[in-house]
Amino acid sequence: LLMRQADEPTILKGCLKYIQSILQRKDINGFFAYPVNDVIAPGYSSIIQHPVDFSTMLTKIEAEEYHSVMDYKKDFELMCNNAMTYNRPDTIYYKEAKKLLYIGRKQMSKEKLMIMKRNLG
Ligand SMILES: CC(=O)c1cc(-c2ccccn2)c2ncccn12
Repeated sequence: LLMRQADEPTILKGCLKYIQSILQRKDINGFFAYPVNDVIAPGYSSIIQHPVDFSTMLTKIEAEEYHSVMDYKKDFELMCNNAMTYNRPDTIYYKEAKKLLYIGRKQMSKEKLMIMKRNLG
C-alpha cells in the first residue's frame, strides 16, 4: 500500500490549526473565541464592518478558505485591529488584542514559518 503523501491543503490546514491552537491558548479569557455581539458590545455591528473571531477562522481553515499562512494572518490581524478600533486603549479588550497581535506576529514571522516548512520538508 503506497503511503499517501498529505496534499498541500492538508499540510496547510495542519499548520494553521497548530498556529491557531497556540494563539487561542494566549486568549485566556476567551474574548476572541466567538463573535462579539451587540448585547455585550453596544453598536459593535455598525462600527466594525468585517468582524472575525477564532471560531470563524477555524471554520474557514476547515473549509480550506485560506490559501496561505499570510491569508490567515490577515484575518488574525483584522480580529486584533477590530478590538483596538471598537474598544478604548484603557480597556482589557484593547490591551489583550495588542498583546495577542504581538504574539501572533512573532508566531507567524518569516523565521518561524521557515522552521515549520523545514520540519515538514
Ligand atoms: C473582542 C472584543 O472586542 C470583546 C470581547 C468581549 C467579550 C467576549 C466574551 C466575554 C465577554 N466579553 C467584549 N465585551 C465587550 C466589549 C468588547 N468585547
